[in-house]
Amino acid sequence: MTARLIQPSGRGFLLFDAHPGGCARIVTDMAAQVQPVTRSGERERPVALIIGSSAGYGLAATVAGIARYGVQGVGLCFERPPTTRRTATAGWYRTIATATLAQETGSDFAFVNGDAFTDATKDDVLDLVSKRFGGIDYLIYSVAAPRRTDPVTGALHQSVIQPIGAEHVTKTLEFDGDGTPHLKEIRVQPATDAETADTVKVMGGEDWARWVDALEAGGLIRPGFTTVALSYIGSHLTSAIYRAGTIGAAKLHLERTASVLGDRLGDYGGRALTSVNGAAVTQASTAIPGIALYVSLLRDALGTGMSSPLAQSVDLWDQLTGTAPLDTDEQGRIRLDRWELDEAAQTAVTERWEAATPDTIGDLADTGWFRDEVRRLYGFEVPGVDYSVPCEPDLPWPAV
Ligand SMILES: NC(=O)c1ccc[n+]([C@@H]2O[C@H](COP(=O)([O-])OP(=O)(O)OC[C@H]3O[C@@H](n4cnc5c(N)ncnc54)[C@H](O)[C@@H]3O)[C@@H](O)[C@H]2O)c1
Repeated sequence: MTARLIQPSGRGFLLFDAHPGGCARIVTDMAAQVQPVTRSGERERPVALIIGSSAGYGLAATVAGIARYGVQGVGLCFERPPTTRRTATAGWYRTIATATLAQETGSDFAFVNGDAFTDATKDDVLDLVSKRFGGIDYLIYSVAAPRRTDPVTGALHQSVIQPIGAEHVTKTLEFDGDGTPHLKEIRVQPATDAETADTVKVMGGEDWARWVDALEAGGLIRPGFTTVALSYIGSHLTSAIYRAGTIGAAKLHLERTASVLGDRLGDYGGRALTSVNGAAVTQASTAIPGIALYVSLLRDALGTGMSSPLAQSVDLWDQLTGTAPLDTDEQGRIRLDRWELDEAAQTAVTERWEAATPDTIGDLADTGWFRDEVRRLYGFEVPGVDYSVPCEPDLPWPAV
């Protein structure tokens, strides 16, 4: 491919192409917001394995770890390379920029593109960790995936985002071709037991535990090892579709897995935790019915009081490294979502949700911000990027 103009086009919240320059700029802008912490007396940079490092919370954890604590290690994600017709996925370009950031800041960071659920990827990553670092201090598990093949049975499991037990009727936000927001009502049928079980197979704690098993079997767990998997609780407005639905069942499994792993890792002086993060606009979250509306109303209510994935990830690293005390709830989960579940925030968003009609939606929800955030997931609408300049999409994956 040669340099060409790359414009946003697509269907709904899914765009066909990503802008390499915009994706790179997002990473450098994130890094520029992070204040480095120099820890005296520390001989070596901490080693982290971050699974889901190219997007959303995993990307934020990677950038925050590198920029704040000079973390080194391996990032794993699953991205599509450029083809003759299409650019690569946005995470491909963000990974190139993250690798450059690591290099510029002296962090030895390798990025692997592969399916985290397979044994072959685990073998490759662990081999890399073993040869390059000899062990791991932190494993951050931030995968959001639609399907998983169980490596033991070979069965393919598809996750669904549905309520459990009863049909759910919810308001939802859609945008037409010219970006005009429309408030609609949709009905989502309840999942079958098999669909719920499949969702738990994909998004529950099984694969996280397999990573810990593999690290343990490879002798790669360092003293004081900490692993964190990301979870979500959210508002009563979204609970039927999220926390009380199929994904919520998977999150419950993930949280139970943390306690099983935690007991085992205690032998190494290690910890397994979940971190409950706040709502954010990501590729994974925009697929959830009603979340676009909820997040747009939340933004209107809180403005920049919404804590970004980057800010939450800085908090997470501060807590994991002991720079700040762990902020956990009675179930031992790290809570980075307190700003979202704050009573005043929930009252404000509930009032807006209830008042929202097709006529009032423009006044109650920050739909312009939401639409731009979706475009930024693909590297568009990034301030400072000149989209009238041709851009080369055929960029290689960073050398490992
Ligand atoms: N977005 C939110 O509002 C929110 C809130 C709280 C918690 N979380 C949790 O954060 C985690 C990450 O979600 P996100 O919203 O950041 O998602 P995302 O879609 O932005 O990123 C998903 C990441 O997973 C990687 N990935 C997907 N399938 C993979 C596979 N098979 N192998 C390796 N990597 C794979 C992708 O490459 C990407 O890096 C999830 O556990 C999610 O539930 C999200």
